[in-house]
Amino acid sequence: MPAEHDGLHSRRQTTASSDELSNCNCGRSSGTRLPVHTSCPYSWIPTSSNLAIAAIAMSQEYFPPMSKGKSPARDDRDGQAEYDDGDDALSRRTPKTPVSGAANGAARPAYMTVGSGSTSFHATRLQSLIDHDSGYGGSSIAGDDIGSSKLPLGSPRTDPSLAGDMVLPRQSTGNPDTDQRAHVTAISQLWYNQQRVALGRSINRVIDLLQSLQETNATWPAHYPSVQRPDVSSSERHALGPALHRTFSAAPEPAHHPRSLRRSMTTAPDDESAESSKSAENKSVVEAPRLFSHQIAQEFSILKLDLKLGALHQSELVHSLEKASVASLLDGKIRTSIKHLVSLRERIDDTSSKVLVTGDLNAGKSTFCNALLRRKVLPEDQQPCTSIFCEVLDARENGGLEEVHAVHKDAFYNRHDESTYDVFPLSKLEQIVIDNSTYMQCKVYIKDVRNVNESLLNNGVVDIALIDAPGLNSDTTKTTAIFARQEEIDVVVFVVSAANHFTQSAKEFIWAAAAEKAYIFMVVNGFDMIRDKERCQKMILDQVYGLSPRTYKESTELVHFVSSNAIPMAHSPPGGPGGGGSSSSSGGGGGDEPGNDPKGKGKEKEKIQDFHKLEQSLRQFVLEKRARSKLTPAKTYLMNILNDLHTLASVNAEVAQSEIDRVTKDLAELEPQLESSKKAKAEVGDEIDQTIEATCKDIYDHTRNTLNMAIAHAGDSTLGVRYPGLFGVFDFADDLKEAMLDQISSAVTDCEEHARTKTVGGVNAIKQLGILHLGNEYHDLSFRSDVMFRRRRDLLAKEINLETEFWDLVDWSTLMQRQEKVAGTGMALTLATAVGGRIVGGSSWVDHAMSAAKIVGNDNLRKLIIPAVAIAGMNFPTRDIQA
Ligand SMILES: Nc1nc2c(ncn2[C@@H]2O[C@H](COP(=O)(O)OP(=O)(O)OP(=O)(O)O)[C@@H](O)[C@H]2O)c(=O)[nH]1
Repeated sequence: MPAEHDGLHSRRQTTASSDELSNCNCGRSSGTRLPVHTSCPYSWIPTSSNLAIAAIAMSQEYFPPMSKGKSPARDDRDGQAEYDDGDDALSRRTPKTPVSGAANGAARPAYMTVGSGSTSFHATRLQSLIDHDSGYGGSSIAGDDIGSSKLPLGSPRTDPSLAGDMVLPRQSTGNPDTDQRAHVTAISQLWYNQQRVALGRSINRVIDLLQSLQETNATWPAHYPSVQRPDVSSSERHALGPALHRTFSAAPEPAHHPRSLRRSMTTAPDDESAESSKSAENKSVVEAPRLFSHQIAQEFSILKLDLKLGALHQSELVHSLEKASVASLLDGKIRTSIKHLVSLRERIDDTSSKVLVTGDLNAGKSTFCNALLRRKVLPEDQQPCTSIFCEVLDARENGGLEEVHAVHKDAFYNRHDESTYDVFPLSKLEQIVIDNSTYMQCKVYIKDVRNVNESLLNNGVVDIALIDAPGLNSDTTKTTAIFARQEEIDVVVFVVSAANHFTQSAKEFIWAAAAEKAYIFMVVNGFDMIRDKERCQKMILDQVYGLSPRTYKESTELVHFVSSNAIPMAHSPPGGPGGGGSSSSSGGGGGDEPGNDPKGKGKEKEKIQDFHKLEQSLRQFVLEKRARSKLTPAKTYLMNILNDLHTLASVNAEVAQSEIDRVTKDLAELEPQLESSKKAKAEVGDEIDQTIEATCKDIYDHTRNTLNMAIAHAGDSTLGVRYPGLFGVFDFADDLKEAMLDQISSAVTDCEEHARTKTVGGVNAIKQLGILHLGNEYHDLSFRSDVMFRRRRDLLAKEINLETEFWDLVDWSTLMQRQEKVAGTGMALTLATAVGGRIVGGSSWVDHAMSAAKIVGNDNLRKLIIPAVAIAGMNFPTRDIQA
């Protein structure tokens, strides 16, 4: 046995049998159950005192031993949700060690078991209320049962961080029963605070989660599942089964990237564009990834998109919407949910609880409230007097000042804003409550005269505000029912006169309230007036059964027969309402000193005990109701939203996975295609290059040869130009030039034509290659052969502007050749000879002269022959030159 257990275990032996040992929930040891370990939340309790043992025994009440069977209202998930709190301090203090038995399986705080464990009434119920909101039913919470676990005097120390706002009773009242109850309540509060803190953290985390979903949804719209009746063939429909199949609301993206991969709907019949390859496009719709759960749309509760439009089914509507619209609808839902979570967090952080006291006219509501407060605060009268709602609060909430804030009609009460109310002393309350023409409600701040162990308002556990409502009648029943329905009203206490039973108004109110509050705390007042008490009890309980069966079921705790006027009152502070004194002014006995009559004394004691029992039940009920009314809605909401998120995440993960699978498959199919395409592309590129090269070369060669030939032979004939004689030589030269240029120009045109033909051939060859390799996806080349050489640049290039000059008549090349032959002869003479010879030489020289046009413009050469001009007159035989 580990040393850590030894001490307590041996001590425990003094109070528990060996059978009881098996009740230990510690879970630290497998064979022998050990009562406590160092990480138990209550291991701080002084181990040397009996108090510790008893306190631990009570703590065990809140986590029932598994040997007694799992609470029907618990499940493993809940335990996990509440305690699997990651790295927070609370979960470190609250060990995740599983409780005994696989039946639970969830991480549960383990506590030492002392005693039989059979008295886990409060805790089990509280736990199950929180866990499952299963109602108030279960084992009795009778005070007698509480008493079975004898708690020694003294008070346990507590970890303040866990206790939160809890104030544990610090001193013994001298009454073991009272002390024990106080500790039970304190531990209930400790448990409540743990749950509250854990729940608060969970809410924060869920808010973070929702915010990140919101961000993701804005950039990457989530798939929202919906149910759609698909247009599938009957065979397919048969295959799908009768159920609707799940599809996704995301609409196809615009086809601006026809061949790019994209996110797609997974089942939309017209979603072929979503496929990323030809093969995918060819697939039938049925082959596309599908999710067949027809339940899915029903699975959403909080994130369900409520769409109502014409006759369209909601799910069809979702499907018909564009992805962006669905995303924005979802965004709205998320935003609302975050807002609601924030308000839930505020609500669970609010430690106050409101108790509405209502009932028939003159049933004794005010007297009952005063009895709870042990002080005459609210006006009591034989005739109906309370006509407004009086909320009694602890004066600490008003800076310790006792006063009345009469709230203006239609004003929203704000203690820090005096324009919303009028301030009166407590003594004026009597006047205020009888007139409902000016005020509808008032806040009564009073100092509680009772100590923390007894006080209802300042009880160290729950900050309770008592609301004394106007007596029910045909006018007020509806108003009070509405008031009772308010969220902050945790408990409704219904005061009924023992003598009058339930009136019609009472019945109507209870029926109305039952819709909101499953349980109503019943106070049958004026029981002292009843002679045949048993008969009265039976009759009232029968009526309760008819009005609220659930309340009847818990009547031991919820229906109390008391005499409120029998409760002794404390002295009122000076200036306070009512008189001081030790007993109610309304008579009926009461007080601790009922006289010398021993029978009367016994009766009075009985009345006080009955009322005391009522108070204990009420405190417990308030606490339980508070847990129910505050923690349960938050927990239920969290479970729902998490469930929705889980569904949404699963759907999106499923969609993403199916898309990944499909795309991976597509890629695998595409890879070889890509490789062969790359190869083909390289081959085609080479072929195209070769075609271009060959075409260009052919055109170039042809053009060059043709033009060379044309130029070279331009002067081979007179080209049909008639020589007009020597005096028309310039005209002749001009005409000849034009003719020669025309001939060259026509050669150029021929070349162009040839180039065009060849280019068309080349382009066609390239087109053929494209069609061959790309098939239908080949986009025709935009080529127009008719516009070739039509551009201005080309036209300009063809214009040759040559002026015919005198020197054009000189065949300079022939001259130069001649000069080379006549070595040693002077240049000038040679030139002159040549020129002279040409001029006088007859028509044959013209050919040479014209061919010399090639060097026209060579100024330098011209300059060389200037001296020879002077000799021009000398007539050299032109034949020589010709030679
Ligand atoms: N005998 C007896 N009289 C009681 C008891 N409780 C209240 N009364 C008397 O019943 C009368 C009405 O009491 P209230 O407390 O004013 O009744 P109420 O329900 O607040 O009245 P409204 O709010 O004005 O309808 C007073 O005279 C009380 O003294 C009781 O338990 N026994």
